Amino acid sequence: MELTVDRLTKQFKNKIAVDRVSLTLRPGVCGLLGANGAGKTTFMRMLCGVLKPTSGTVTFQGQDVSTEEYRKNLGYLPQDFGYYPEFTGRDFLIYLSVLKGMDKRSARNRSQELLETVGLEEKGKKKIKTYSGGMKQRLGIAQALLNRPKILVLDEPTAGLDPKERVRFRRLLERLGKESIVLLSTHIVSDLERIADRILLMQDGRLTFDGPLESVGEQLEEFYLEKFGEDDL
Ligand SMILES: Nc1ncnc2c1ncn2[C@@H]1O[C@H](COP(=O)(O)OP(=O)(O)OP(=O)(O)O)[C@@H](O)[C@H]1O
Repeated sequence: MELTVDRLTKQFKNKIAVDRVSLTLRPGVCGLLGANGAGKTTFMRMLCGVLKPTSGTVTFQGQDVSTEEYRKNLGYLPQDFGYYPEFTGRDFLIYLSVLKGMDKRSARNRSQELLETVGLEEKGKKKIKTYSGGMKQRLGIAQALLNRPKILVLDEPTAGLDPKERVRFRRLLERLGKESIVLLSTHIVSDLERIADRILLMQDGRLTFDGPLESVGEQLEEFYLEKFGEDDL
């Protein structure tokens, strides 16, 4: 199972946000690190087919990112995920499941299962407007998992999670990474320690490091500062 990115580039007017990024992703948890504006969100949006690249390709098992087949395999949590405040968490998940083509019964079952997976079973019947930031984030992760995706793209999923939620999140990702390709972005280095098997560093649109967590050494934070230079932060 491989997701192949080949010389992926995005240019906005005179700004090259992503510059000829090539890589192959396999099952496991891959952490994408980069300072603000490094190009992480732009890169992920192209991986999810919501932004058209200027050039380059993204394919999964030979299927182009623009195809329905590709999308069926994809789960995405965007950075600016829109919630419906008046919906309950459960109804929100059911609603999205039906939009994805599930029948009502499967939608209800899957939604309940996912509320349990992300630890929101008790909150499922409460309106989203009563949720904390971390709870909304967990609901966002749940919606990304509705279709049992083989590719899971999470843009800053750890934002707003408290320490207990982080542990739960890490366990969930560990489980998901065994079978799926999981890519998550963050600019918080410590979020990736003990979560990611592989680390990618983006700087000014370019991929400046791609390697296993072990090659970074014990001190991911120091490594990051060394690569980026403290001025970039
Ligand atoms: N729609 C757009 N039009 C013009 N420039 C854009 C657009 N989207 C992003 N950019 C620019 O592309 C660069 C990369 O932005 P991007 O949001 O991908 O970075 P990021 O690494 O996700 O940052 P952050 O950590 O702040 O989310 C930035 O310079 C940004 O200003």
